Amino acid sequence: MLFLGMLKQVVNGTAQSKASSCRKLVLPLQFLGTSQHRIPADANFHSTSISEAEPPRVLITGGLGQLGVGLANLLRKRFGKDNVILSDIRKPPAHVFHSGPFVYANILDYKSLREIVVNHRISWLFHYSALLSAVGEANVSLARDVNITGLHNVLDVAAEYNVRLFVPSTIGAFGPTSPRNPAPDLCIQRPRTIYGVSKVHTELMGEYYYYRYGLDFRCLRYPGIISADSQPGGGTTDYAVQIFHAAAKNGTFECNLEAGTRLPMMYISDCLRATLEVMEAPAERLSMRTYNISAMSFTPEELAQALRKHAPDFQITYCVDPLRQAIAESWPMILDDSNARKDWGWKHDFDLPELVATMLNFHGVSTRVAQVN
Ligand SMILES: NC(=O)C1=CN([C@@H]2O[C@H](COP(=O)(O)OP(=O)(O)OC[C@H]3O[C@@H](n4cnc5c(N)ncnc54)[C@H](O)[C@@H]3O)[C@@H](O)[C@H]2O)C=CC1
Ligand SMILES: CC(=O)[C@H](N)C(=O)O
Repeated sequence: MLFLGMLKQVVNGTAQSKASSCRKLVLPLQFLGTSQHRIPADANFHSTSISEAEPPRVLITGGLGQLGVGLANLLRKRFGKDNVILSDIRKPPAHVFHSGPFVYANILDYKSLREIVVNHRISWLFHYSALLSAVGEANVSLARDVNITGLHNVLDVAAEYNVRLFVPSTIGAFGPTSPRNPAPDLCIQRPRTIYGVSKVHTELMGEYYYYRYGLDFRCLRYPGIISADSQPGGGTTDYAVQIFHAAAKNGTFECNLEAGTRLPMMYISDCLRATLEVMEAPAERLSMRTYNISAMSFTPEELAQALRKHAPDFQITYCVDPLRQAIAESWPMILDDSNARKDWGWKHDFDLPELVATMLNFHGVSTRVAQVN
């Protein structure tokens, strides 16, 4: 009966305020159903108290992908170079290795994750390791390991050591039965990729750990992210990055999605700023653990048209990849991010024209905006 009563509190969200003032027990710990090495009975008791004035000690997992190095740069500017540790299982290029602390961290190795968190006194963790939508379908079993088992390790370490945890979700967490135009924060989510399934699992597990253990879990559903100085890692939205490289190199691009495929997209600096802003947001401003964020939505044809305003000779052709096309058609065309805007003041800076000008400028394309009659 006691258990049922407490469970009702958790389900209704009424245990939340108690959890924040007294983190120890939301539910009796013997009701834990997680695996053997996870969340010892003294979960959250290992942490030393870190004064609010002290900058966080940050770990980024999967930091050598498209987004991690940019995030490290942003966080190092804010919190100091030595307070931000980049990690991955890949070997860092020299310029990354010399730009600040880097460690090897395989998220499938629970013990070594704990060691890193303890030895470096980590208080914030940005968990970026993942296999993205297209590569995930090419290797489902590895995607399951990295995106689900790896997540479990990260959640448990974060809960045990009282670490504030950010894990990105994605437009890929929606599926063909979700509303597509726009997709709200809360709706049916039945994705058909292992990537999407693992990200719905992430959202739910993070929220569960928040209510169950008081874990400070924060999550944003990123659109497709467009970056100039880093390559995408094997997703469905990769074309929107590759098109700029192609425009700079030879003025033509073969697109693997159909001309009219509309997807939500965002420039990387907006994405990383949103990530920092939601991590810094006072807890009382967050009414949810997972928020949509949005900036722009376009089709390949619209992107090509925007490019042609600067490079009139640019040409796009289409050779559709059926796997990526099917994935794209199951994703939202537009995200509704009104809750992020209302709760913690999210606002994007880059729309399509600014994105195109910035990307072409980075790639050194001599651009000229076409004269409009
Ligand atoms: N780039 C995008 O457009 C979007 C990204 N996201 C999310 O943002 C996060 C970062 O994305 P990207 O940088 O684009 O991904 P990415 O695919 O470029 O990089 C992922 C990194 O994870 C690492 N990794 C793989 N297995 C690992 C393991 N066992 N242990 C530690 N690291 C491992 C890889 O070496 C790689 O450097 C991911 O969680 C992704 O789902 C969400 C939506 C859009
Ligand atoms: C939108 C994403 O999550 C990623 N870029 C992908 O296309 O898989």
